[in-house]
Amino acid sequence: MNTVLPPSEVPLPPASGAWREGDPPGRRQWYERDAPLALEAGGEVPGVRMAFETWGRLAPDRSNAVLVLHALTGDSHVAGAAGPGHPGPGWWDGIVGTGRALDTDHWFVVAPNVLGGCQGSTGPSSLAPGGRRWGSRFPFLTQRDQVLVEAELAEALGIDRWALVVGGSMGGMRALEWAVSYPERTGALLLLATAAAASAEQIAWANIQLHAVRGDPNWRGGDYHGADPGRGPHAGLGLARRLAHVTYRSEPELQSRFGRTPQATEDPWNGGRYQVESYLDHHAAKLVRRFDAGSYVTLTEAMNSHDIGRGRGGVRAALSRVTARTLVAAVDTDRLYPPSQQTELAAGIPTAGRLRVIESPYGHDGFLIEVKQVAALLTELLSRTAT
Ligand SMILES: CC(=O)SCCNC(=O)CCNC(=O)[C@H](O)C(C)(C)COP(=O)(O)OP(=O)(O)OC[C@H]1O[C@@H](n2cnc3c(N)ncnc32)[C@H](O)[C@@H]1OP(=O)(O)O
Ligand SMILES: N[C@@H](CCO)C(=O)O
Repeated sequence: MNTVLPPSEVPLPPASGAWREGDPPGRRQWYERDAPLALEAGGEVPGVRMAFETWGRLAPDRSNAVLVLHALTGDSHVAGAAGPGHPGPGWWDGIVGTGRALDTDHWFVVAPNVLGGCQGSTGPSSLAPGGRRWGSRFPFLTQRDQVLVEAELAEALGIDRWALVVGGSMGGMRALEWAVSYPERTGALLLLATAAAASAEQIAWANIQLHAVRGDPNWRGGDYHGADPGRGPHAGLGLARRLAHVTYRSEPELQSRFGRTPQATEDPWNGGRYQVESYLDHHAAKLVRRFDAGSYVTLTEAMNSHDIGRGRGGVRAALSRVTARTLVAAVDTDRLYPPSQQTELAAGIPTAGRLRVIESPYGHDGFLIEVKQVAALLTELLSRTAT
């Protein structure tokens, strides 16, 4: 029988090398699947576990459950107040909590770590049957595989219908998959800075990042996990993050914030760095400390696979299946997921209404940073949602 382990019985997440150091065990729970998971692309994953966190209480009639889906390098730790010993602030603290748009005095908020990730859910750094880490043997995943396990988690929690499913970027891809695969289980839907299908340019940016990781000699074909933790493909992952981070921000922001200013006392003409270079170095180092390169590759390929219309008669036919009350929002300066993609979503989803635009200098990351505007969208959507 598939089970949800209560917090008191939760073992520590699998050690996955240097990127886990300093990450204290949280009050995460796990969903465990008994049978191997058969994958859309073929193959299977035995022993699937999905880490998740919850906030608030499920109402007796189970009508107040909200599913929050994280982006590429996010995790289940949406908000900080999950309990004693928890690892610090969450990535959407301004949205989830008492008195916030997702008020946890009213809503029961659930956030899983995506399948293929490295923050407690089964992924390339997890132990495979036989005791070695999956590494290169970890199979190709799609967003639909990931959503299938999320749907099982919902069943295990006794949630037959979400009042709301919300996600941005990669999380928005999964939120859309929810609304198309399980319309009867998705009451409302908020899609932020996401797309109906990964575009040629998004696949192109991803391609360069995949080459950066796999080109690192310490990648070892994906089987670096058993090696000295200090010798993972950190340079390659850092390079991928630098590139990705530029796509997450806007050109005017970088220019107005950093311009041509050298970093502190450094001299760019003598081996020193400009401020913007130091900024990218910082974000690269931060990711390398907390994220597994194998998961980065697996999740990036899963994002590339995203096409809501695959096997459903195309994008328009798939979008027409959505019955959830929907809001679609673009960030006006997003150069990675340009507003044309959200225009397509808003036009194609029958219940979506007009496209909403988040005004922000920050580009794609606006969906993480512009908390007030995202909160207003949630409040509007939830005020229309019967509970
Ligand atoms: C859904 C999810 O993805 S959740 C996971 C969280 N997301 C991420 O980590 C994505 C990557 N990070 C980001 O995109 C952003 O940091 C966000 C969205 C989380 C926050 O954006 P902002 O508040 O605008 O932060 P910003 O991009 O300016 O980064 C601030 C950091 O840069 C550092 N920094 C700023 N200027 C410099 C510089 N010249 N040299 C070195 N570091 C610098 C700051 O000290 C700060 O460090 P800290 O984060 O360790 O405290
Ligand atoms: N900052 C986000 C961008 C991708 O949406 C992340 O790292 O997940």
